[in-house]
Amino acid sequence: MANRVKLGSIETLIVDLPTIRPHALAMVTMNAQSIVIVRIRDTDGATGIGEGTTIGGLSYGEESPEGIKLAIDTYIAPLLANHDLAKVGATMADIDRHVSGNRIAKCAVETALLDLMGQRLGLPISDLIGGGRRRETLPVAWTLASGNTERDIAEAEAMLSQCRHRIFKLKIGKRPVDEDVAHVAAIKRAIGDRGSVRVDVNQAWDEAAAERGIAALADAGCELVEQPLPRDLRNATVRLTARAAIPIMADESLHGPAEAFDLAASGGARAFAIKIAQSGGLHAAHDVAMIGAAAGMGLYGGTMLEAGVGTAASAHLFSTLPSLSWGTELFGPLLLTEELLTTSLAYADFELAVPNGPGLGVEIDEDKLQHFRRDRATPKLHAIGGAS
Ligand SMILES: O=C(O)C[C@H]1C=CC(=O)O1
Ligand SMILES: [Mn+2]
Repeated sequence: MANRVKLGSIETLIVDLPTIRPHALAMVTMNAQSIVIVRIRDTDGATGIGEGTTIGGLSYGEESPEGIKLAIDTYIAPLLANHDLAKVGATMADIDRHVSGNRIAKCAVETALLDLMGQRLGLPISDLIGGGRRRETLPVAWTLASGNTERDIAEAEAMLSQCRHRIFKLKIGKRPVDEDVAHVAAIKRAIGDRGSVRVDVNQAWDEAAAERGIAALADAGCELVEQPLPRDLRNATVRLTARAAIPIMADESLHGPAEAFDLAASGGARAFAIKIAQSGGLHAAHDVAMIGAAAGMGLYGGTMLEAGVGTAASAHLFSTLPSLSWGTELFGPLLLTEELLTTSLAYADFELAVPNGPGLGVEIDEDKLQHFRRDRATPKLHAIGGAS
């Protein structure tokens, strides 16, 4: 039997990176992204990295960057010391027994464990989960969310001419429904058949607004509506899904396999945004996708606007899925002014290449990490006290 893989050390860092422009969602306008990097070293000297990322502090979901770090440092790290880290499933099941919720923190840790095992075995993570890798590249959407119609059209034109994106997700829900519909219609008119236009309302509508808005969006050529209603309005979402002329995609209402099953059984969606963070890890996200696929949902590879590590982890999982009829939105690193990886992920011909090396197949740029870590400016105690 192989030797146990034992925990050597674990560290977590919050890293704040600016965005290339304000990114306006219904609930928050982002000017920066805060990501939590976790590094797990085993006693043989191998290292695995993971990322836990949410959007806009506590405005998008129930975990914040600070809470993700605290959950890992205080509650998850001590549990890892008791485990054979090669047994990722058993380790994560034990973490689930002792830590409720905190899915993004769990996702970061599971990613680091899978990266560690991939490094040790010389295999990409995509070969360690599901039935293995089924595709080498993934279609990637871009989100138009500058808050300005003309600027969004110019951005879409640039993406089309660079062959970087031809799927566009428009963030709406902040303005009155008619203004939002006019905004979407103008962008769809400008793009025409050169691209697909979808919207994400991020829970901002009520049922009546959604019914009116979705009908008008369908007339304007919009193909899909993501999370039109608040996540808790399940009955209303079922009614809306049955009536809507275009598919409704579940995002914020989809936290792991149990919610996937409820949505599938009740008819609360026709498409699933699969997110490794929101699901609680790659294996949980795989289960969400399998439940969705069994129920006939269109699958979409979603993002929490992760930087390179989380985006690579998502890409490995999505590459194993049987179908991805709505593509993916793994553009997170492209929204940031800074690259945290030594080699950027490769985007070409409207697709992202799934990394090929062992584990995640990506490496963190240590200088960048040290430069952008949030605690870098912490004054040293000896300087304050004057001691050497
Ligand atoms: O889907 C979300 O709600 C979150 C995220 C994904 C793309 C984007 O711009 O925001
Ligand atoms: Mn969404």
